[in-house]
Amino acid sequence: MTDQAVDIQLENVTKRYSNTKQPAVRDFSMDIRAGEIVVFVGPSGCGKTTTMKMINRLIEPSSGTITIGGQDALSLDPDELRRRIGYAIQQAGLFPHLTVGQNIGMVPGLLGWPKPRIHARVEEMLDLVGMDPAEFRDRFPRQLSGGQQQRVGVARALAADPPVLLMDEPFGAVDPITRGNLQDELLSLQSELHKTIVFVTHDFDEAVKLGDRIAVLGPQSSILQFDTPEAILAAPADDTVAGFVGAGASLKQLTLLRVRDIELDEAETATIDEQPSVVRDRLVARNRKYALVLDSRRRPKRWVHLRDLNDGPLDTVGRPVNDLVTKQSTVQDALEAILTEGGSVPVVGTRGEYVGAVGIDTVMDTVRKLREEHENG
Ligand SMILES: Nc1ncnc2c1ncn2[C@@H]1O[C@H](COP(=O)(O)OP(=O)(O)OP(=O)(O)O)[C@@H](O)[C@H]1O
Repeated sequence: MTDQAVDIQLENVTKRYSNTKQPAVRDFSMDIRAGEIVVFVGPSGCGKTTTMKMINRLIEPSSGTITIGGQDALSLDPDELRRRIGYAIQQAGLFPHLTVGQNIGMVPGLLGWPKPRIHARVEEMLDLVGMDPAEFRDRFPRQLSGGQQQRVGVARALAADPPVLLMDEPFGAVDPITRGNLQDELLSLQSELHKTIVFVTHDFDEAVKLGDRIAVLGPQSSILQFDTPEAILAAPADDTVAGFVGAGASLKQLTLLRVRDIELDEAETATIDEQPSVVRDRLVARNRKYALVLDSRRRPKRWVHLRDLNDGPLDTVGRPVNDLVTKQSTVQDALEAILTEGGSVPVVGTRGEYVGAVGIDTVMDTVRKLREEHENG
């Protein structure tokens, strides 16, 4: 195994715990590609954790083979194997009697890195997860918030730069907003690091957000469907998967569509130094009610309604634009902006310049099309 991303193959892997009738995992086979995030999702007790822990041999398979980067994982020394696989779990699993720095430096220490290198790595990892090393390095886990503990957990898992990262509900114990932030951070880390990541959750929305591919698991870790989030949302393999995907699958698809994928509306625009009466005449002539006021660099500043156009110059009337989206934003982001801003949200280019707008009707049309495709597909 090198520190480049590696692929993982599980072949006919079965785990039978002693004194149980049925195996917890039965004949599980899966190919995980180098550099992808695969999310295992499924109901409690279906065998997600058992399956994952067999990859780093925290649990020994009863039968089957596991290959990591072409090497037979079951013939490696388990301790050696585990040092090459980052592991992050719910509640972070930090050692309470060790400082943040000692927790993060633990695996590099076991690997025999010299002290200055470990020290530098701890700083680098804290930076990477957005925590100030000077402030946090010498604290104990109990002196951190839940979200900070999870960040340290991720930093620790990444410290020895392992090619593989196993994450078992790593964000399960934090509030929804922190959880969303941690998910965003993981995705931006991954865009730089390209690890092979296996992520366990029972939250389908989390799976959709994070997974390059999602494995929906049933009893004894049976694979009900293994595909991209788009494919699973669009066409659940059976009723069980459909139940898990849940109501609102077409709404969830909005998180997978980008603003660039839909047709933009043309807002009626005005420039900030125009005469209000000129703008009013134009709106009346074109039978429109709103104008989007742009500054001299064509950046959206205000929405003005026809009836505001008697009250003074354009930079004082109407209401300010508070929320903008770009072509890279998801349609879900656009919908949220519309719901807080009302009506429609301006779309801007890289320099903040106006390029179009997304209105509620366009979003509703998109949802309707997705639902029709879903029902006919
Ligand atoms: N050490 C053990 N001995 C016996 N049975 C076990 C052991 N660990 C887990 N099991 C059983 O194996 C099955 C799968 O457990 P596992 O923890 O892998 O499920 P899971 O999908 O990760 O569940 P959860 O989402 O609740 O964490 C369960 O029925 C569980 O009771």
